[in-house]
Amino acid sequence: MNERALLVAEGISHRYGRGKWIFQDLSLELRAGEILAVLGPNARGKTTLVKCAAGLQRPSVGVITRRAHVGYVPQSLAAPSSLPVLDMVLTGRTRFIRPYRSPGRRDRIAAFEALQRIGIEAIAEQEFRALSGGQRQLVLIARALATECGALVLDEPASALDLRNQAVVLRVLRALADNGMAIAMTTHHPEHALRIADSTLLFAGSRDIRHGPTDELLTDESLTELYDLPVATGTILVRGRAQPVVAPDFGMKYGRSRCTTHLERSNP
Ligand SMILES: Nc1ncnc2c1ncn2[C@@H]1O[C@H](COP(=O)(O)OP(=O)(O)OP(=O)(O)O)[C@@H](O)[C@H]1O
Repeated sequence: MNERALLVAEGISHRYGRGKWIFQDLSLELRAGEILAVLGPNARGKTTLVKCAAGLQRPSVGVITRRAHVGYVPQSLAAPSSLPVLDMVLTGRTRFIRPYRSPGRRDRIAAFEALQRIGIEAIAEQEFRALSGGQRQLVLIARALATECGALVLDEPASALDLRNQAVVLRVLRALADNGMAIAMTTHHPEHALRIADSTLLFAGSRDIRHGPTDELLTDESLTELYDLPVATGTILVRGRAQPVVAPDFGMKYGRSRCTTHLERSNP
């Protein structure tokens, strides 16, 4: 076991009840400073895996060792709370608050700083359940940050976010990892994985789960096979800065002929 490994899965398999195996015999280490992206088609087991990693679900077989407090960001909440946003984020401080005590000044500061980090302190007083889906997603990320976790597990953290907030969240996650946090996130955006993830776990099938450096694993061939759809990857210059692009062929003609941008193939 690597000494920087904060989350270690050894030979884990899972199935619900006596149903089919979702994944089998998976071993993985997530190290301090590393971002792991978990990619795959719908219903392959990504959420199940991150719930196991966060300790919310016990794998049917195998062991997960956590060497740090693990923060968890769900896709959404089934029963959204009527609490104000700041109080919602304060629930992330529970592990620092003694039984029957109220959150203290330090907890309030930590919760407010978590909101600031995500850039949503302006909605601190609003009722959580009255927020939009994207705003709720940002609050759930802030709540996880308020836990002062050493490892963070996020389930599709950018699925409801506009482009600007996707950038905010990706930048925050990369900065947290650069400061030593271990991060795992599921995503349906391969380009998000290419931007920030050091390594990727591809759920091709229950017995075919591939793990490797993101830029080696996410190729035209592997994504085309994974999604059963032609996919091309490349880089594009936006204001002189190279950005990864992942272009699926949706099988429809693109009506307007606007292809004026030079696309540099990253996988020639
Ligand atoms: N509580 C449960 N009981 C029984 N089956 C479940 C349960 N939760 C998930 N499943 C099944 O496990 C499989 C994997 O589900 P999971 O949510 O982990 O997939 P996913 O890859 O995260 O999907 P998506 O990309 O659509 O979010 C699916 O077939 C799902 O129906």
